[in-house]
Amino acid sequence: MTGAPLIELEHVSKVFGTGTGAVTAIDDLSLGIEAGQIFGVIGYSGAGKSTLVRLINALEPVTSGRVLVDGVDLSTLGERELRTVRAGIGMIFQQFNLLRSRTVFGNVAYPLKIAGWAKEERRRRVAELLNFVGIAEKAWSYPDQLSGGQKQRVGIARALATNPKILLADESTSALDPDTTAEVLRLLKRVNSELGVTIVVITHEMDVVREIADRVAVLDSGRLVEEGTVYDVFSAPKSETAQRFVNTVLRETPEGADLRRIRSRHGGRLIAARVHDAGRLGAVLSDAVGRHGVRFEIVYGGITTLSGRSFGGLTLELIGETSDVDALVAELRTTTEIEEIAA
Ligand SMILES: Nc1ncnc2c1ncn2[C@@H]1O[C@H](COP(=O)(O)OP(=O)(O)OP(=O)(O)O)[C@@H](O)[C@H]1O
Repeated sequence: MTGAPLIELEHVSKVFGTGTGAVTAIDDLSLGIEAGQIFGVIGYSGAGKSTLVRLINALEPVTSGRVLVDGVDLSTLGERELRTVRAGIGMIFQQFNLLRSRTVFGNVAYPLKIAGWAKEERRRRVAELLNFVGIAEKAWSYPDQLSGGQKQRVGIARALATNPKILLADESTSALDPDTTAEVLRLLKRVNSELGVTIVVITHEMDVVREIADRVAVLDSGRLVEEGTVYDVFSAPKSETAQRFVNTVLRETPEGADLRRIRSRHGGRLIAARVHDAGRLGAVLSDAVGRHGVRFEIVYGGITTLSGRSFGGLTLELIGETSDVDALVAELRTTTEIEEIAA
């Protein structure tokens, strides 16, 4: 166990407005983010993600509770000290927020200028950053001449300019196409592994969390509904919200029209098997099927990977003598989570 988390929220609430117009954006939320992690925060629109970001980088005060960054309670700090905390936290945004009137070089140099770096040091640092994010050849281009992915690379270089320990990425790939998203996520992984920056990734996309995060917190109406390793949360989601996110990448068991369509074509016994290790389920199935003389057909579902491990669900039609099918299901149950799909 490492020491205290780098970012810690203790029973944090944030209420905007008063009386009947009051909105609770964050509701009694406690969370710890360890140094060196890539931590995902996922939630639907209005869940409180952006508010959480603004509390962590001290742009908004909490209504109650405490936010600690590197062990320091932000509410105890004056404006001058808060500026120092903010300087240690880089931010990247969905709309990149680049200065259109400045070149790529000028955008990345900007925070260094504000921080009082000398001209020659600035030049050297910007060159180093542009090399790191792979956009050195665009140093003298203007933002409008860049693609979305290139703009976000500039945003990342700018956010890292003053060597922050923490990078907050607020929907940083939501404006990008899937290929460009993958590129930017790869870059963020390098920022984490090569520079040791702790990254908080705020998103409404399960794919982003799945691709990059070590741990994930699921927010719903300002409350933390689930938190854990990405594999644990998404391979066995407990909350309805987490389950809905899983369903965006994978449908495990058929419902509604899908179920009716399957039923109309498959008269045999239907079971859904939860997959945690595809290789093993395959081996168990083929072995058991051979011994019990039961045929099977995969009629629904899918398997994907999370943190390098497989997970998902398959709906199988089992065809054979009732007693043989019963014996096969009983045997499968000893190693696999099985759900009967009602006729
Ligand atoms: N400055 C504000 N004044 C009043 N209400 C606010 C303010 N900021 C946020 N809220 C409200 O707090 C709730 C959470 O908003 P927030 O923007 O944090 O959610 P979000 O998860 O980031 O959503 P989105 O992805 O749509 O930005 C919403 O109901 C929002 O209307």
